[in-house]
Amino acid sequence: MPAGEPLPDAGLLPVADARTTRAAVRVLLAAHRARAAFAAVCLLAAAACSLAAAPLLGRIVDLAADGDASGLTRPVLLLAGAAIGQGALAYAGMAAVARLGEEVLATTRETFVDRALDLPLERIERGGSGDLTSRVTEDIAMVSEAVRGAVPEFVQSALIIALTLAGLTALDWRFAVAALVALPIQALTARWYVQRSGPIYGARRRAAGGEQQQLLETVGGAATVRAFGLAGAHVDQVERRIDRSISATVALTRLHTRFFGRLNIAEAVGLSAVLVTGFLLVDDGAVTIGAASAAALYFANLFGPVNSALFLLDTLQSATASLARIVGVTDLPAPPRPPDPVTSAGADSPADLDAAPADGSLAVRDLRYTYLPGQEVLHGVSFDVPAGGSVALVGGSGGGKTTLAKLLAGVHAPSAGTIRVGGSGGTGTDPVTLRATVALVTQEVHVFAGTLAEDLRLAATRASETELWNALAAAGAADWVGALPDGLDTVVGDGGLALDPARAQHLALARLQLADPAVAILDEATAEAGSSGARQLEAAAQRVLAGRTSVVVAHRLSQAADADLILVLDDGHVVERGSHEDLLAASGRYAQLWRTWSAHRC
Ligand SMILES: Nc1ncnc2c1ncn2[C@@H]1O[C@H](COP(=O)(O)OP(=O)(O)OP(=O)(O)O)[C@@H](O)[C@H]1O
Repeated sequence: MPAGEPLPDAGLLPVADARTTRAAVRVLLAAHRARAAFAAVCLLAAAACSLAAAPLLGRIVDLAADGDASGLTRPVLLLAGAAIGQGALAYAGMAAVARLGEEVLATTRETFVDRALDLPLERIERGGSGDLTSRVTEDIAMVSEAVRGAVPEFVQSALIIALTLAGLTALDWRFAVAALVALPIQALTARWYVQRSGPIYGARRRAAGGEQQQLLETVGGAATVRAFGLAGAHVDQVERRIDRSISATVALTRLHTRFFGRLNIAEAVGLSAVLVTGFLLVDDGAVTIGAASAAALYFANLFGPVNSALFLLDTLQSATASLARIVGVTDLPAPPRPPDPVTSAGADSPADLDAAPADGSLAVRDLRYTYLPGQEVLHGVSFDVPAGGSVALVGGSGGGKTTLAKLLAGVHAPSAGTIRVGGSGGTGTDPVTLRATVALVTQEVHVFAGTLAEDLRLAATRASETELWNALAAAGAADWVGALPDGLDTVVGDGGLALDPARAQHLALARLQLADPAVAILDEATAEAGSSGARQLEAAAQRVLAGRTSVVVAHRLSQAADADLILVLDDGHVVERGSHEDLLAASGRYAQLWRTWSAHRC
């Protein structure tokens, strides 16, 4: 989907239909054709070995009936060989399926993360980030669980069932017909189970979640619970939650008991039909007693695979639903990749991609943006910045400063108008190229879990330690990082040292310095005006922005005073533009904002 084109559907992220899901699985498997073929051959051969057991036992029965003990050695040896062969082949086949599953899962996860990171922000906002999160966590976990357990077991069971039915037919087709008597009971049982198991599993998951939540609340808030004398009430609530959890588990156990009870009836009916058929056929002289015994054994061998295949149906059903939600995202078309600034130099660019920007100059023309249909929040903003120039965006709350900053950084695609970086792209630089060229530092700085060095190297993988320290010095963070006992090896982020917002901002500025973009956009309001923190951050920002084209959302007007160009935004319009001196002299909106701001800063 080309950037900027209207998105196909509103609301949640797409869910693939059954055909698309199957096609995606086929494509994934095609990449591992050899392993898939090896697994299939091993499992088929293992199933064939298991089938050899019944006729061999039948042969032993025939020899015993004839009183011929001398011929027993061969079938007994063959029986042992078949058992060993089955074990070895099943092991090799299951291991290959497991490895295949892991490889396919890894590819799926990588593609998912790739596509998720490329999704336009408005797409995620419309669906709610919860939708994306639940696909990454619950759906991937569901599919992983199925790939590791249910899928190999189901494939093996299905193969054994198919081959056993073929074996029964080979003995005498009437045995296969007799075995099929059990089929309607099994089909009805499976339908009955799948209809009921989903809601019961759901209720058990909810009950378990509620129980865990209640326990966390009671134990986590123990001091408050005790202080307010709420222990009795909390114990009651915990008991109620545990009771609900127990009831859900009992309901599930009852369902399983009834499910297997029904399958036992199917087995009894089918086995009776095979035995009666065997009796009649032996009576007619159509088959030997050994063949009839083999048929009965074949049928008995079906119990395990049939039961497990039916039992796995609901797991596979849930996994398929989860897979459709994952494929819905992985199947989204990949956005066009920005050209490599080095390799694309001098080469013809594809028609839909801009050439890599030659420098950091910005030309913005008639930029418009609409979050919600019919409610434009930027109404035709135009301005130019030469490479290395600086712009400050100023104005009251809701004026459109952050929106403009996000459009310039390629976070959102403009609803209309163009942004051109480095004079490239007659129709405007596309958001993907913008994201690769323009760096944006916002108020929500994410500190990634890991060491400080790792966090910094996200911006420049090969940066040396000296370069890291230089970047920290430019960002004004070298002092406090140097004072940490582990310095650059200090673990930060989740589970590590918690960084306050100002320090996180320092880190973001250091990353910006390391990434060394031609254009940088700052939209941060971490420190209060007049505080020493604010002054330090401003000085750091100035150092880091030196030599780059910069656009700063000036939450504190001191950030605007030195800019080459100040744009005053009000309700999505540029209502004033010029340098600090020009605008003060004009005694307009900016001058008024400056007076108010100056009076309030300490
Ligand atoms: N995700 C969104 N969905 C819908 N409307 C939005 C969204 N984000 C911003 N807006 C609206 O767009 C307009 C411009 O908001 P924006 O945040 O760009 O202004 P701002 O000048 O940066 O304000 P502030 O200084 O308070 O951050 C406002 O009317 C705001 O309500």
